[in-house]
Amino acid sequence: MAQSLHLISRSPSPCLPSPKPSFTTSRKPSLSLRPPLRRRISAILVSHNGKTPSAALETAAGIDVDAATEAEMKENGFRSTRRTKLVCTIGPATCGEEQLEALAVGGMNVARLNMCHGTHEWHRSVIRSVRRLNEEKGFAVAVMMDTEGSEIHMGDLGGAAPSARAEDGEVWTFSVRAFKSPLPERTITVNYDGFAEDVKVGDELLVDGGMVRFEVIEKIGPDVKCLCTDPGLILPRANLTFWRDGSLVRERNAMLPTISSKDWLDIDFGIAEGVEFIAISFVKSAEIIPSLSSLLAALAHLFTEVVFKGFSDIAVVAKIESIDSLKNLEEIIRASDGAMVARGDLGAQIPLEQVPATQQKIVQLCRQLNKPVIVASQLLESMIEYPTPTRAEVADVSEAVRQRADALMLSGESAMGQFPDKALTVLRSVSLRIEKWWREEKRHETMVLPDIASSFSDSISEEICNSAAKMANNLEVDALFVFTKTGHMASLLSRCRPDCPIFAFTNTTSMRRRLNLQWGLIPFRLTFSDDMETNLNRTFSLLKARGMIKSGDLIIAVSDMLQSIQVMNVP
Ligand SMILES: Nc1ncnc2c1ncn2[C@@H]1O[C@H](COP(=O)(O)OP(=O)(O)OP(=O)(O)O)[C@@H](O)[C@H]1O
Ligand SMILES: CC(=O)C(=O)O
Ligand SMILES: [K+]
Ligand SMILES: [Mg+2]
Repeated sequence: MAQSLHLISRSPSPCLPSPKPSFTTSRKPSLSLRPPLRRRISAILVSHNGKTPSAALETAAGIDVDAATEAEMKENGFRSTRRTKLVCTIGPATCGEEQLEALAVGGMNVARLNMCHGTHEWHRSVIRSVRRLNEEKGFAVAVMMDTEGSEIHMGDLGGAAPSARAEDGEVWTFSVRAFKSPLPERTITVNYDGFAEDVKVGDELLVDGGMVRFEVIEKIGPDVKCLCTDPGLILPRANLTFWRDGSLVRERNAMLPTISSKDWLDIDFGIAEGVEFIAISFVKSAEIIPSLSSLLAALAHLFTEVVFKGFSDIAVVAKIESIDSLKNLEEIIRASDGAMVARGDLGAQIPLEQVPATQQKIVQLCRQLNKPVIVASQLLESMIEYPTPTRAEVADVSEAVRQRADALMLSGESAMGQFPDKALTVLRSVSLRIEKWWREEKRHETMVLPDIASSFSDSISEEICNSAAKMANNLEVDALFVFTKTGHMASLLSRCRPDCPIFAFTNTTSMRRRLNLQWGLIPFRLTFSDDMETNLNRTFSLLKARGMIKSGDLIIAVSDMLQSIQVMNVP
């Protein structure tokens, strides 16, 4: 019944850069078709809950599948599982354990914490609640920490007021002075000392990319008097940009460090709390990323030695939101583990009409370079206040899904909106609908995926995944199975955006959660046996017992360990 194709690699050429953490052994190239063995030795599917392997083994009696995914699979049918991943920003509206659980049940794959807001204690309590829910309720929600960055922004508004309203014609003072709370009336503090020197009378000052607009009318020492020209709501710590003669003034921003001293403290905190992703705000160029990544890798190594086995590196996500990043886009994406189209600030730094094309370009480039990409900000902005989205918002969400971004993100909608669960439901149902429509109508664009491998072994993996995805579409298989230690082959399959879902079995807790950001991947944790047949059979019986697959389903299995492709019916 089963057919397998094994591509056995030779050792990588010494002059090529060493591959990513690799599974290659030195063997002669050969191509063989062999019938499957049906032995059953125990491969153990274990929980993703972050326990040590020995603790995890105790919970290995069954298969720990993400409870929310399992429910979605049963509700929508196997082939219709949602492919687009969902990220929710956690804030006052969703920081309680009950609210977090509701989001996890509703399909949140990644919880984002914005370090612009809240204290470490607050963030720690959210992270621990997410971990506890994962452990107790069987979710696999990853945590993403998002740095503040050092672009110019306002301080807190002081006092109890969560926001303030600026009216047309009012004069407000923007100041770098430190005030005692509450602030004097119509006063806003600014986070960088050179502010009063840098602005000129006549400059236009935009709060949050234009939600409120001022004109600079007078400078008095550290205070800058501004006339409100476009009234609106001012939220604490909102970003500020200033424009002169129609251009963004950026001299000072270019000198600000991408990772400020506060960000480093936050990153230390994120590492200590074991977050899966660190998103770096206002990345300008690629240089900063490798130094951060190597620090994270070194720390991961240390953790592996002293804390527990199976801790993998923290992934670095570059937020594309600064005008400078667009000049260095490809290098930045290459250097990172993923990217975010942070349309909020991006739209304050480039003309708004350029944002859609820029989004499309970033999404495409990320897919070509095999990096997960998140489309973020204002997807359902009106749902902060209303229980239903505007039609235009639904169209925007649809477009991001159609572009086949890996993930969509909620910001204020989930952090401080009135309808976080409803907003998540909209993302989920629109994603499902568009994905289905596109599959049924076979509307997928054929994107040319360039070779990205940097070693012979990686080339083999890439060829295997490209072929497996193509075979899966042509044979209309029910699922792709990938057994992957580094996650690399899972991401290569995801990159092909095949028609069927991808079951990704990996052997560490953190890698499993990390895979949860990638399009179409349904990650499981499995303690691998060296024997593929064992892994397959064990997986089949456990998934069958959970009703997630059934006898006769056609699957294609690939593996990093054997570099093989097998086509088979579930026995
Ligand atoms: N941890 C938090 N505590 C309090 N309010 C929060 C928190 N996280 C988010 N918010 C609220 O939700 C709004 C939207 O969140 P979002 O993460 O998009 O932040 P932002 O401040 O707009 O900036 P950016 O996303 O560019 O860092 C914020 O402006 C803030 O009012
Ligand atoms: C998400 C974010 O940082 C932005 O849109 O600006
Ligand atoms: K941020
Ligand atoms: Mg931003």
